[in-house]
Amino acid sequence: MITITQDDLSKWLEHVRIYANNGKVADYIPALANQQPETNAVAYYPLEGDLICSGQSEYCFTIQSISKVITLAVALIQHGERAVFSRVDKEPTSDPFYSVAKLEVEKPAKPFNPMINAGALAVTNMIRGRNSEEMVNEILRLVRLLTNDETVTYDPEVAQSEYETSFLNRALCYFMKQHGVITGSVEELLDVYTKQCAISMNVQQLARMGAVFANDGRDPDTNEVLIPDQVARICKTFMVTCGMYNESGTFAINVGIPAKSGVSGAVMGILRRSGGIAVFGPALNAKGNSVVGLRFLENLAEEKSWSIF
Ligand SMILES: NC(=O)CC[C@H](N)C(=O)O
Repeated sequence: MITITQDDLSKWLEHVRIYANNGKVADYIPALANQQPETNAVAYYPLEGDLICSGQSEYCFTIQSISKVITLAVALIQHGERAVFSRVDKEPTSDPFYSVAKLEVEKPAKPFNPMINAGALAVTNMIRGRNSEEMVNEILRLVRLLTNDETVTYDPEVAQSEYETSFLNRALCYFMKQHGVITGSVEELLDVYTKQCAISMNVQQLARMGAVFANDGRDPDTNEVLIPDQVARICKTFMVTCGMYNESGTFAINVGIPAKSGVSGAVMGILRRSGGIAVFGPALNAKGNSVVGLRFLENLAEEKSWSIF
């Protein structure tokens, strides 16, 4: 059982905030370019005890790639492992999350894993629903359970902004559609995908989502099963091998916990049997990970000996 105090959060956030100067806010999604690099926040949702936070912990951001973990859980719950892993593989790549390159390596266009964009798009394509609205609602349903907040929804402005500029994601979809890895309307799929990426919340809610995974899929307050433990285990394993994009190996050595980042600058980390931690800082390094988020987690992990390895 790891103990983290309010002082730990404040001390390390104060210590690492300056690193925002070393990063750059994502601007390939126009609506994300408005984020202020100096914004930062952290929250810890322990399985025992009260939520603690520091920084701008009410500030809402979009979860971006962190949504890939949620859609993977929904697809696994709806279709099972065999069906999901017939569409997407389980192997990390050393390529950036948006890369097209590996789709030609493994025939027929099967993405390497569900944490890169190609794999996430293939997984989202599996979510049940007669139209994009129903599919988005399936995803939101789980997010609302994990955050214990019925009001959580997507930011329509960020979703629209990404939808209009998703040329690379469109290309990935059409390539996979050609090879039968995805089916149906690409525009409808991008509508769902850009909305799932634009799901908006603060670090307190993100830490609660992490706490559910830390509790092997059970609600941290009621112990009710929200995600079957086998599904939670698969999600956490992907977070270790692919959660921090092509920086996952370095993160595994320096921090050593399952974690998932998004280009908004958010990171969700899992301290198994202890709690969920969330950090936000929109300035990113070259791999697309929050510089403040990484420094914060590295420092705290070292101090508290978090590594699961
Ligand atoms: N790394 C990310 O957070 C990527 C998510 C983003 N919406 C995209 O598809 O490009």
